[in-house]
Amino acid sequence: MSASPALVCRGLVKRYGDVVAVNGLDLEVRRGECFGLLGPNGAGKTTTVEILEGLTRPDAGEVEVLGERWVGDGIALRARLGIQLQETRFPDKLRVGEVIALFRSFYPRGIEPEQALRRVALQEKSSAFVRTLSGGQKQRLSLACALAGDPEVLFLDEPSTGLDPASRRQIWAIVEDLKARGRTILLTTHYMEEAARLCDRVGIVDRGRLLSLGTPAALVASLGAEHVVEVEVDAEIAEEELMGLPGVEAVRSAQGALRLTVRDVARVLPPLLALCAARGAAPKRLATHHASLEDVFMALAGRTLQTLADDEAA
Ligand SMILES: Nc1ncnc2c1ncn2[C@@H]1O[C@H](COP(=O)(O)OP(=O)(O)OP(=O)(O)O)[C@@H](O)[C@H]1O
Repeated sequence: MSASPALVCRGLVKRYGDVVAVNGLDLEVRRGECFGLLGPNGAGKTTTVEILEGLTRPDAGEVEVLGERWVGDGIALRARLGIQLQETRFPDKLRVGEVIALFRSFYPRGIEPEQALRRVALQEKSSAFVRTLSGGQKQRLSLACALAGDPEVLFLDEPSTGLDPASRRQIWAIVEDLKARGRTILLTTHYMEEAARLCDRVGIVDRGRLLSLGTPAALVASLGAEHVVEVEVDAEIAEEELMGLPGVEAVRSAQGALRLTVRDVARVLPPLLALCAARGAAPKRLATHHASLEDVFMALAGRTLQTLADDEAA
């Protein structure tokens, strides 16, 4: 195995008019790891991935893929990559088996079309017309197409966005199978649960910048405490008072709720409720959860990924 990382980018910048889509990004993806670029809509994930794939030219910065740079037509390098774009349109009048055979024909080597379909559990759909597939099945077909050339590096751009929970889990199982086969995977997502489950390391991006990088566990541990208490109250409580409660590591207010990062929920709740009562602030809602990548993003960016995704969907 070569010593060079699978993917490297340094000082990457890409502008679209006044929009700085990627703003000085440095990344290194090791061979055999599943690396997640996690960030909200518009963070610059797709632009970064398209630059790494050799589909978009950066305005500044350097890129290396499997130790090589994008020069000339890049055909030899491209043959070693598998790319699943955020959205793939297939000709409706082709059958599933024909689509996969077509994609396989683009590569000098690869796996048998039936094998690619088996990997994504679509072998029984081989003679079905593409138009009859569900959204999840189409997504799995696009994954099968990315696998046709038996790639060393796979780029999966939001592979499960817009899918129902069952289809999402099917995609996760396929990615886990690819990980077990030692493939390098660069995955973009705005689902922190997906990143936490699939990725060995995660880079959190926002507004074209890398906010943090590490294993999901290390990023969560960087919060300094394992639990989050969210409380919605109808009166002001000073941050210093909340920070003075036992085991409180951080306090933030977001969307009308106070979020306390705490070491021990049982220890903090009684004095928290007593403080609310003393300030005449009856809790309208109180919830606790284990700290997650969502909380890491919140701590770094001051807003939640889920809110941003919901805003986008509205
Ligand atoms: N071809 C383009 N022309 C103009 N602006 C673009 C273009 N592509 C991307 N952008 C802008 O660059 C920014 C980053 O977009 P990008 O698609 O890379 O983000 P993203 O993190 O992948 O978001 P999403 O999750 O919505 O795909 C956005 O503000 C977007 O509007």
